[in-house]
Amino acid sequence: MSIRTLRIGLIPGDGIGKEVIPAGRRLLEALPASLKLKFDFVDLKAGFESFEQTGSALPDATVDVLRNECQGALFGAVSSPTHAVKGYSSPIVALRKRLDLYANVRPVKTVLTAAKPIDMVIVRENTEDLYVKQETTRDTPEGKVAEAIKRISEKASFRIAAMAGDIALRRQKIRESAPSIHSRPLVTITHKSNVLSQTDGLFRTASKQALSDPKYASVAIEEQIVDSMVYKLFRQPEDYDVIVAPNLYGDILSDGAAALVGSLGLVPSANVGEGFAIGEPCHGSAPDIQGKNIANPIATLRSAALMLEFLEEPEAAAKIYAAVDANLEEGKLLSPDLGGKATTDEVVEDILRRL
Ligand SMILES: NC(=O)C1=CN([C@@H]2O[C@H](COP(=O)(O)OP(=O)(O)OC[C@H]3O[C@@H](n4cnc5c(N)ncnc54)[C@H](O)[C@@H]3O)[C@@H](O)[C@H]2O)C=CC1
Ligand SMILES: O=C(O)CCCC(=O)C(=O)O
Repeated sequence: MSIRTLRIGLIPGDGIGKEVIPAGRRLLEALPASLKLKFDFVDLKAGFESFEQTGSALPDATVDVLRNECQGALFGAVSSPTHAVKGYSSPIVALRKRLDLYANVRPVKTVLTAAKPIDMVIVRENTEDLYVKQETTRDTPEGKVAEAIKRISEKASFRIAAMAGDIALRRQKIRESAPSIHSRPLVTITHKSNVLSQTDGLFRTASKQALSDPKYASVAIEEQIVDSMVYKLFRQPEDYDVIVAPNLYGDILSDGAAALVGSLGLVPSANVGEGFAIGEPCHGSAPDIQGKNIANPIATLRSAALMLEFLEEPEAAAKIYAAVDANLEEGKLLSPDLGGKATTDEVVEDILRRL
């Protein structure tokens, strides 16, 4: 078998992104030669520091290199300000749209890190909803009024639900040869169409239509209104297998689910389009812990594995998941968010040893 070389963009961004992305690079470089996989890395800029230095939070060069040269990328996190800054707009939100990375896949799983076993995947639509960021503010006799467009299209809703169905089938196949807490594949469609009957209503009907395809006949389909979804998710997280949600609800649900498994520092994601995937930890730039070498690198390491899964390298991905799980199961070298004392570097080294 010949060696496959993957060109991977590395975009640390800001804050702890600069600490966890080098860990992701080290991990990929340490994969065993028997996998016949090589990596060619290219360093790329994005984020608030890039904005301050170059005037652009997402330089065109970053998008061009990703689009024209790379098969995948690892993205750390960016420090987007919570107040409006003229000329600044979230680069990760823009990147997802510019590369049409229409799915944000977020597996949330316990390995002895929570009271209840949890094994779910949140499949979040990644290009529209309120994230189209078409906001306006106008003056009225009663004062300022701000409005934002929530765009939901049939096409994007249909394809994200189909992705959720495909993931449910893939997980079912994996379960045939491994123990699981789930007895059958299940997709839960999340929305608020009791109030937003047009936008979330369209998400609901398009999702149901996509999942009515006979190829998903073995998958149970249910729906859940997003507020009670949070309630049930927190009370019975073990019931959920695959959750499909519009962009904003998916973002919020996945941070909540991260709390259930013990830390945001554990939860990975992949931004997935046709033949391209960006691995990205679910967490942000964590300014409260940046520069201390205590950020949990596991979300990023798992994101690298998830990227490899979507680049058709399941064997390499499985090796990474197993090494991470072994680190968590032993529980000796854990970062402070999991109650341990290990530094980022110590956790990374322990996981590399186990590869
Ligand atoms: N994809 C991205 O680039 C994202 C960027 N952000 C940005 O991050 C900045 C900070 O946002 P926050 O709301 O504070 O969310 P955050 O996710 O950065 O941090 C929330 C809490 O989780 C902790 N945490 C996060 N990642 C961790 C890790 N790997 N190990 C240990 N602890 C970890 C932090 O210390 C903090 O207490 C903001 O500027 C926001 O815009 C937020 C979410 C996603
Ligand atoms: O801070 C930013 O620039 C983006 C944060 C958005 C976010 O949490 C997500 O979409 O995953």
